[in-house]
This record gives sequence, C-alpha cells and structure tokens, in this order.
Amino acid sequence: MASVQAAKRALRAELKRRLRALGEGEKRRQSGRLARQVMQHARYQASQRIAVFLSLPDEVQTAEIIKDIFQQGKECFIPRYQPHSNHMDMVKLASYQEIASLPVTSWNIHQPAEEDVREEALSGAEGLDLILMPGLGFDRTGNRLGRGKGYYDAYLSRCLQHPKGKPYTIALAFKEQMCESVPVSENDVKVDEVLFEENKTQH
Ligand SMILES: Nc1nc2c(c(=O)[nH]1)N(C=O)[C@@H](CNc1ccc(C(=O)N[C@@H](CCC(=O)O)C(=O)O)cc1)CN2
Ligand SMILES: Nc1ncnc2c1ncn2[C@@H]1O[C@H](COP(=O)(O)OP(=O)(O)OP(=O)(O)O)[C@@H](O)[C@H]1O
Ligand SMILES: [Mg+2]
Repeated sequence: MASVQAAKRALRAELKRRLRALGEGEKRRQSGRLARQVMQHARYQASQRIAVFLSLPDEVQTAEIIKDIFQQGKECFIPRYQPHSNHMDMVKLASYQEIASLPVTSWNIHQPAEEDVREEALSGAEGLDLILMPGLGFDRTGNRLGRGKGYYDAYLSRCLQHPKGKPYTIALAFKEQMCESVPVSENDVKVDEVLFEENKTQH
C-alpha cells in the first residue's frame, strides 16, 4: 500500500529531526544505561552467538556491549550488507580491536570487504541466538522502522528458514525514538523486545 510507504517516509524525517536534537552527552548517558540492561538481560546471558550492529552516530552506542561479548567468551557477528540490494549477512568478528581495521562503507560503517572470507552466522547448524537490532523508531508492540532498505527484514525472514528458527530480537532505542505507533507492511518483522530508558516492552 503506497500510503504506508509515505507514512514511513514522514516518520523517518520526524525521527531524524528528534535524533539531531539529541546531545552527545545524552546519547552517551542513555547508551551506558542500555548497555548495562543488555548485559543483565537473561536472554543475553544465555546467548552464545550474538549479532550486533556497529553503531552510527545517531544510534545507541554498542561498543561496551561488543567488548562484553568477547569478555564473556561469546561469539560476535556484525552486518555485511550489499549496497545495491537488500542482502545482508552477519559475519564473524574476531575481536573488538579488529573493528578499527575494517574498511568503511559509503554510510561510514566499518564492515569486512566482500572478498574477506568469513563465517556467516546462518551457514552452520548453530545459527544465531540473539540479534541486537538498530532502527530509527519503534513502538511498544515491537514494530520497527529502519532506514528504509529492508536489510533486517530480509535477514529475519532468512533466519525463519534456518533449522534453528528465529533468534530472539532486542532493539536498542533512545527514549526519543519511541513512537505511539509505527506504520508497517507485510514484510516488516516485529522485534521481541524494545529496550529503552526506564522501561521495556515485551511481546
Ligand atoms: N549501525 C548500523 N549498521 C547497519 C544498519 C543500520 O541500520 N545501522 N543497517 C540496517 O539496514 C545496514 C546498513 N544499512 C543502511 C541503510 C541506510 C543507511 C543510511 O545512512 N541512510 C541514510 C539515508 C538513506 C537514503 O539515501 O535514503 C540516512 O539514514 O540518513 C545506513 C545504513 C547494515 N548495517
Ligand atoms: N523479506 C523481504 N524480502 C524482500 N524484500 C523485502 C523484505 N523485507 C523488506 N523488503 C523490502 O525492502 C524495502 C524497505 O523496507 P522497509 O521500508 O520496511 O525498510 P526498513 O525496515 O526501514 O529497513 P531495514 O530493515 O534495513 O532497517 C521495501 O521495499 C520492502 O518491500
Ligand atoms: Mg521494515
């Protein structure tokens, strides 16, 4: 339905305005609290294979979470997306320190080069246990508005085909990213939980 696309476009613009108004200190403060919430989360503690995004400046910062994943002896996977499609893999990251040495994409996100051969999370029987999800906006029923390329929706539908089934999904949000309701279409996959300051929603 065309009107859903228009509603998404309008909400993305509104959310980008809200995010631009957020100061660096406030983003750091909320990110610190959310990182602790993740580390204390039973689903996180029980997860061995975790996919996490390398945060952009307007997203909840994930550096402390990534360090903890390695400290806890868990396995860490990061996005490798193909710019001109909606294809994304989650590939193995060897260490926190490795991130700085990875090339950057046109969106200025570190990711391994296409020819860099790495384990893809869904290539083996183990799959993924948990995906920490980015996004521009969320509502309390788990609807998610991304950056409009469908990478995560397409990836989650691939996860559904995997013998292990869909991993648990937790979105990380600044409280300014919470919306009354997010417009969705058939391809949109809900997240299991949205973590934001002082509160959380579970479905
Ligand atoms: N940190 C992070 N990594 C990620 C994602 C993400 O949302 N966050 N992705 C999740 O998909 C994939 C990359 N997809 C992206 C899609 C768009 C933009 C982006 O900056 N878009 C512009 C406007 C796009 C346009 O021209 O229409 C923007 O948002 O300002 C960035 C990443 C994989 N890696
Ligand atoms: N599972 C899928 N298979 C094929 N195309 C898809 C799938 N999911 C979404 N798409 C397509 O991707 C495009 C963008 O979708 P949408 O606007 O929901 O992006 P988004 O959820 O904001 O982005 P992202 O998931 O990358 O954060 C749409 O044209 C949609 O039809
Ligand atoms: Mg979507």
